[in-house]
Amino acid sequence: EKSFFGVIGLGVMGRSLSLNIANKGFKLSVYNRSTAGEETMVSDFMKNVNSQNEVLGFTDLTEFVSSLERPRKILIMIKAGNAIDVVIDKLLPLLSEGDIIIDGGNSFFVDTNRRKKELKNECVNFLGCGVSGGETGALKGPSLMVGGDKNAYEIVAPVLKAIAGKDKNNNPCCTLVGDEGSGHFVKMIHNGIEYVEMQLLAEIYALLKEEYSNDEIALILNQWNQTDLSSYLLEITSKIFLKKENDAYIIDTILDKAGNKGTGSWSSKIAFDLGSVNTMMSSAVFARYISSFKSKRTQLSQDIKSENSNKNIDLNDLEIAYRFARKINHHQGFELIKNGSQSYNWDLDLSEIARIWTNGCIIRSDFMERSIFLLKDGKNYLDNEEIISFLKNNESGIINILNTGLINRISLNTFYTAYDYWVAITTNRLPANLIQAQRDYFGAHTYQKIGFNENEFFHTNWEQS
Ligand SMILES: O=C(O)[C@H](O)[C@@H](O)[C@H](O)[C@H](O)COP(=O)(O)O
Repeated sequence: EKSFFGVIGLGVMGRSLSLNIANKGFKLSVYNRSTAGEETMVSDFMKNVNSQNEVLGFTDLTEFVSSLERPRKILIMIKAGNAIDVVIDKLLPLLSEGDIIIDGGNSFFVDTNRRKKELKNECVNFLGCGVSGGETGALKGPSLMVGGDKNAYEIVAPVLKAIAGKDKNNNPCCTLVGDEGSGHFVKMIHNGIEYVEMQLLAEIYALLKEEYSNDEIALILNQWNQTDLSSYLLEITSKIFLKKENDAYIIDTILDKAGNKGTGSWSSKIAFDLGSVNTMMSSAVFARYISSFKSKRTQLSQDIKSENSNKNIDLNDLEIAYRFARKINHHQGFELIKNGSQSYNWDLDLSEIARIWTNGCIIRSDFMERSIFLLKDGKNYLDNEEIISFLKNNESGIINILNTGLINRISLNTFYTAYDYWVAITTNRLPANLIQAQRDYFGAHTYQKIGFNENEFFHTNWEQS
């Protein structure tokens, strides 16, 4: 009897997803090339397969493909980029009309759009599936954001829904978000929101670290995690501060240079293209870039008076500032999804996206649960009275924290962009009229006038007396 499903790539995520699929009782074939350094990937994997499960392992692609029942359903779990096209080119001659390829990596959605078109010409379906949850999530129940053709999705949905995490009503955190690369688009923005959530916690750590011990910071974050602030990232962060190795706190041994694999910067680039304001994501990406200049920072930090240890952090204000900034982060993130949906004609359902992000994924949180309701009917957070009054009534909390940062020379860029966005979006008369005057002065770019029709544009000869 042939296998129902196939997985190509037994790296961290491919292995975990394959075990998850096999544990759900699907007959599975797995493939990994046997090139240098990967010779034992398949045999090592097969050793971890539960003997009850029906799993076949292959290092020969032709044998792997012929082990699959038709239509063949193949999930590719390899590093995003050109390697995907290489594997697709190798697979195509072995496939038949109606077969389905799913890309489960963090691919750039524009590439997914292209691949779907190219494979359509070959009568092969291509789905782009954003997978979130890391190694453990992939094994126990990830969040799956699928983009592509509905019929093809329906054929693979039984496996994807079975392995996905479950929301509080026990429904799979898996859905067809829209067509083309919409699944990878939504995953990209998931990661953008993730970057900001992580950076906010990093800035909180920067504020607390001199005044509080790692144990005390863990306690503070754990207390917050018992409130409406509770989230997966808050939970793991509080645990990180307690982790020791030979009596040393591991966090104190880690070099302060943050890496990135691109999804955050993609989110920012796309936001610029779409005219969507995602200042917080950009600031989180740039914070990682600045952190990478370690030697320059060390050199320039010489002779600069380091921050005083007694900052008198008001923990209540800090908790409020965190709550405030998280709301703006989610608002900017979902606005970007909304703008992408309109520009690419994907008709994305923000509330359904929030639902599949309530479990399995890295940004799962209590606030995401509430967001299912807050984002219903295409609404966004700043359409909600409760959210608006919270932000209005809690400006002083984040202002005090920003002041503490300024006085103590602590970079709180992401908190600052949250507050600045709120101030700008709640300011009736911004100084943009001067920008229009300057543009018209040096480039005759014209401007609109107060009280005149919006499609009437004026020009002034500014040099003329
Ligand atoms: O949702 C997830 O499971 C994670 O986001 C996952 O996709 C991965 O860990 C990120 O790609 C890390 O991204 P950076 O390396 O850019 O931090």
